[in-house]
Amino acid sequence: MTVTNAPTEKVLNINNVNPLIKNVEYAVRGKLAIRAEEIRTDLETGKGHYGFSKVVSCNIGNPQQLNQAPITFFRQVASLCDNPDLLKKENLPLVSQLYPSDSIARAQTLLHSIGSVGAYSHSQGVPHIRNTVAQFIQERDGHAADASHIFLTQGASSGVQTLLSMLTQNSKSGIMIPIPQYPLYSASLALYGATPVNYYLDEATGWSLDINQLTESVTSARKQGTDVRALVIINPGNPTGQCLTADNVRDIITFCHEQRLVLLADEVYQTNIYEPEARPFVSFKKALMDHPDAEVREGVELVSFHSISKGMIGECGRRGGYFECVNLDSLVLEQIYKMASVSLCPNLHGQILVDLMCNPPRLGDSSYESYSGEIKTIYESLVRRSKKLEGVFNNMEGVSCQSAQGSMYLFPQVTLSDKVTAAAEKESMAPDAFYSHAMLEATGVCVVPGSGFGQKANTWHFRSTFLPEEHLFDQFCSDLEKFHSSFLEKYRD
Ligand SMILES: Cc1ncc(COP(=O)(O)O)c(CN[C@@H]2CONC2=O)c1O
Repeated sequence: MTVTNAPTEKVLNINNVNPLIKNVEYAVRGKLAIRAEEIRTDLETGKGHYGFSKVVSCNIGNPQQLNQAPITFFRQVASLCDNPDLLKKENLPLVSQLYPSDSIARAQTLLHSIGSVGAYSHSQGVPHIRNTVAQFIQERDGHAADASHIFLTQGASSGVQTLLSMLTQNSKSGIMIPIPQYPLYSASLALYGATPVNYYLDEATGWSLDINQLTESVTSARKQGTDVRALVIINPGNPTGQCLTADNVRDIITFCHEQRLVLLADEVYQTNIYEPEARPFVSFKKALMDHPDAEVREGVELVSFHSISKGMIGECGRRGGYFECVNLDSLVLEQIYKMASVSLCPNLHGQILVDLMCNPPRLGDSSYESYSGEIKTIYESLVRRSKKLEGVFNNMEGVSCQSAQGSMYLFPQVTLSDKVTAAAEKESMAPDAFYSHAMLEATGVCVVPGSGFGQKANTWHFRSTFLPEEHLFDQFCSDLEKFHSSFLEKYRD
């Protein structure tokens, strides 16, 4: 006998889709971003009437969407790898007029190890590129890295999700995440059915992380029967931009040893460091290897994540990244490899960019001058824009904004009136979502409400990147100031 649903009902419908998926929320591309895309389409097709001519996507750290130029050397190598005919002997005289010698040499080296970018690679990533990453880590930290414990990934996202799923034995499995946090973590924990164990960053002290807060959080969760197994640290922070001190990093490692927690160190913004003297980036790998206690050095299980999407590179669309495992059980590493093999391999374009990120032109290479000049130009502009937007936010009535020590975002706190709260309730929105929607409709600027990252009760925030192009930045800031003033007037108690 064949069973059929009533003709009107779909076999797969919202009532029988995986309930864990329905619990997932990812505000960075949530309702506001969807509305922003609708407006963008309207503007492109001449529909609707808006007081602005374009949408400015400040909801996502996507530099090249806002016309940040790709790094020339990286694209030269990538394009040669994609079209190996250009490297044939008979073509080199012509190609050498367009491509610097070091880009040709790098493409030849990469293709020698890859074969074709159209072929599946090793599931952990091309061994040659993993050796490049190991060398990069060694040079950065002064401690060896084992290439067989490095996995190249489809952006850091897929690596993070691999580890979070590994750590989820059942719904009692608890993973400590910062509040505010980048919602890849809360979304993935919801998807796997794990328990998020929140620890709060302190806004008043520049979003600092207090070990006592970590202790309170893990103790309370364990008392409630949660099997807390790991601690997520995002350093530099997203959305908060804080960069941890060396002492803080060391103390966190000690904490993980004492509390028997796997340490997941999300370090994708490790080169987005805007106060390098006061707050230099210290990797958790370096701090672990430098830890004074051998038991800690050899015991704490650390996984560190990196990505080609951030820094001065911003090659988000190529989906490249890696994670390095330290002190993980060999049988667990086999399970991680098995899961990597299910997806066959990370894409080769992303892998090539990981190689270039970790081994860029060096002093003496023909592209070193141009490469370092491009990096410097982008870096200095990011610093200027972060400071300018921070100043604009802090000059707004009822807004306070911590500086961005790192990353690509500012996360100002905004005081909203009772009228706003009432109006937001009518729209079934959080007050900061209501404010952010009004900003989008008035200016075309799309940000992410603080409620999408988590925040202390009765505080409201929004997150904006400081990525709009510098020659448009004054207008961008002026639009925000005008919107904010008129919004406050409209909803003044
Ligand atoms: C802290 C953090 N970890 C991991 C990722 C994932 O990066 P990839 O998968 O691209 O390597 C992001 C992306 N940042 C998101 C995307 O843009 N804005 C954000 O908040 C991130 O901010």
